[in-house]
Amino acid sequence: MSDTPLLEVDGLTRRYGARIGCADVSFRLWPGEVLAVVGESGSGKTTLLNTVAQRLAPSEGVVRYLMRDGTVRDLATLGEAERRFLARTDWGFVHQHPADGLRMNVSAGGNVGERLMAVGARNYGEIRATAIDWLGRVEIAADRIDDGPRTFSGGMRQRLQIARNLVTHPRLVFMDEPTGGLDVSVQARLLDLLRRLVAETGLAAIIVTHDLAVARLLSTRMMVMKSGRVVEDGLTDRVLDDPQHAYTQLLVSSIL
Ligand SMILES: Nc1ncnc2c1ncn2[C@@H]1O[C@H](COP(=O)(O)OP(=O)(O)OP(=O)(O)O)[C@@H](O)[C@H]1O
Repeated sequence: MSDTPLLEVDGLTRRYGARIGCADVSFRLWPGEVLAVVGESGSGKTTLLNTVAQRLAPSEGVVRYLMRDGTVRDLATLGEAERRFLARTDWGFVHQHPADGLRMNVSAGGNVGERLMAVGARNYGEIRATAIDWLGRVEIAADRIDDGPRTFSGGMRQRLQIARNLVTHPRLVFMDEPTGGLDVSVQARLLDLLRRLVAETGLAAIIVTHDLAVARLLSTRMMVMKSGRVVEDGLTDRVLDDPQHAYTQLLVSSIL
């Protein structure tokens, strides 16, 4: 294991006017680690995710990232082009609603191939072959490659969004309620798939979820948020089996 964290977050705060989105959040994420961020609606999970992922500007605090070249950069110092390049090559972002992360008027193969082209792939045959391979990995039949996401079910769209994000082998993927809004049986299959892909690719991930079962299944470590603040963090099994904070105890007991 590397002795440098992939991501270092210190004192991260995001306000919306006078309202707190998230406040004074600090954590380390190591290469290959999956961190779940849990908490009830409005606790600041999405705000934290978007602020770490540079989709929202922080009000205070620092996010440092271990770049592929081995340097550690304060992300606030990246230029816009550098930030976009990082988000396209080294990061993925899986939205709760696939329509927010897919190009709905482009074929399934195009959705995956476009990402490869963004990182420099030019050979049409190779791009198509890689797209077919990734569609297979997310259990979408090769004969759907020319169909658009509009003709897909919700679960298929989400799997396509995952393929689009993972095809370029990012080192870090942000996921906002990746199984939210899906039927329970579809959720279970998607969770299984995500768990397998995370294990196979060794990527690090931050997963926002209000569902403790999702955290249990996918994450090694978790942070519990309440009113924008982290009230407890630790290894997922420890937090869920032996919650220390009264709020975590309430969350855990409410699902038993
Ligand atoms: N664009 C915004 N403008 C103003 N306030 C916002 C905005 N987005 C979020 N907030 C506020 O920030 C706080 C945290 O919201 P956030 O969406 O991050 O929570 P969450 O835990 O992700 O909730 P949910 O699970 O419902 O998505 C809430 O008080 C919310 O009202």
